[in-house]
Amino acid sequence: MTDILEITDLEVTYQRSILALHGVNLRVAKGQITSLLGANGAGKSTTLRAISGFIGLDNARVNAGRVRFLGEDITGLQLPRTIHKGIVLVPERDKVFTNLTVAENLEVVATSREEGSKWQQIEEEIFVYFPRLAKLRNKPAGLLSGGERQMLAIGGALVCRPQLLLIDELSLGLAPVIVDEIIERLREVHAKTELSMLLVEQSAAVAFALASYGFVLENGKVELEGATEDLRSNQKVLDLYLGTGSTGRADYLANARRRFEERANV
Ligand SMILES: Nc1ncnc2c1ncn2[C@@H]1O[C@H](COP(=O)(O)OP(=O)(O)OP(=O)(O)O)[C@@H](O)[C@H]1O
Repeated sequence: MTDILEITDLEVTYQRSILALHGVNLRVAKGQITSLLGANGAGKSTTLRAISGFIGLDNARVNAGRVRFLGEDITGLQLPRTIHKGIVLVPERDKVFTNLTVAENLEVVATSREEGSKWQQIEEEIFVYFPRLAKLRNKPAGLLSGGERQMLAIGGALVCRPQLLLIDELSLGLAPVIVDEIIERLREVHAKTELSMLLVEQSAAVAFALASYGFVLENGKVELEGATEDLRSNQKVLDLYLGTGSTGRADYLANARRRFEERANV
C-alpha cells in the first residue's frame, strides 16, 4: 500500500530548548484512516502541527528528520503552502469564526480557496455530510455546541478539498452521543471519498472506531504501532488507554499530571 505521508526521525523543539519530539517515525497509508494515540503532553499536537505547517506560529522548529507527502520532501513547509498541497488540519482549539454564521464560515473558507463562485454548491455538499449543520446554517458559530462546532470545523476542512485530513482530538470535551454522530459522519465521508486521515486521540475507543492502523506516542517518541485489531488486544493499550487493566492506569494518570504541571510552568 502506498504511503501518502511518511515521517522519519522527526525532532521538534519549542523556544529553541524544549524538545517535544525525539525522533518520531510514522506513516499514513493512502486512502486509510490512521490514529495517533497518546497521553497529555506526549507530542501528538506537535506532530500534527509540524506536518501541517503550524509550528512556525508556535515558536517551534524542526531540528532533524523528514516529512514526506506523496513522496515529496515537505519538511518545514509552512501555512498556507501546506494547505495548497492538500494537507488540512482541524485544530484542537480556535477552529471556527465565532462571529460568523455556519454558512458564512464555510463561505469564507471556499472564498479563500478561490472557489468562491462555487461556494453554494460546496456548502450543499457539506450539508449532505452534516445534515445537522444545514438546520443551523444561519446561526452564529459562537452559539453552537462543542459538537456542532467540531462538525463545522471538519466541514470547513473538507471545503479545502484535502488529500490528507488531520484532526486533533475530535472527541475532546464532547458528549459520547455527539462523538458517535461525528464518527458516523466521518465514516460516511471516508466510504464515499477514501480520504486519507490521521486522527490524534487520547481516547482509544474513538481512535479504534475509525482507524485501521495506529501509533502510540509516549514522551515524544512512537513506542508502539500496529493494526487496530492488534492494538485493541495489546496489554499496554488496554492498561493505559482503555482503562481496563489493573496496573498501568495509575502511571498514566501520574504521567498526565506531571506533563500538565510542566506545561503550566512553561
Ligand atoms: N507552545 C509551546 N511552547 C512550549 N512548549 C510546548 C508548547 N506546546 C507544547 N509544548 C510542550 O511540548 C510537549 C508536547 O506537547 P503536545 O501539545 O504536542 O502534546 P499532546 O500529546 O498533544 O498533549 P495534549 O493531549 O495535552 O494536547 C509537551 O511537553 C508540551 O509541554
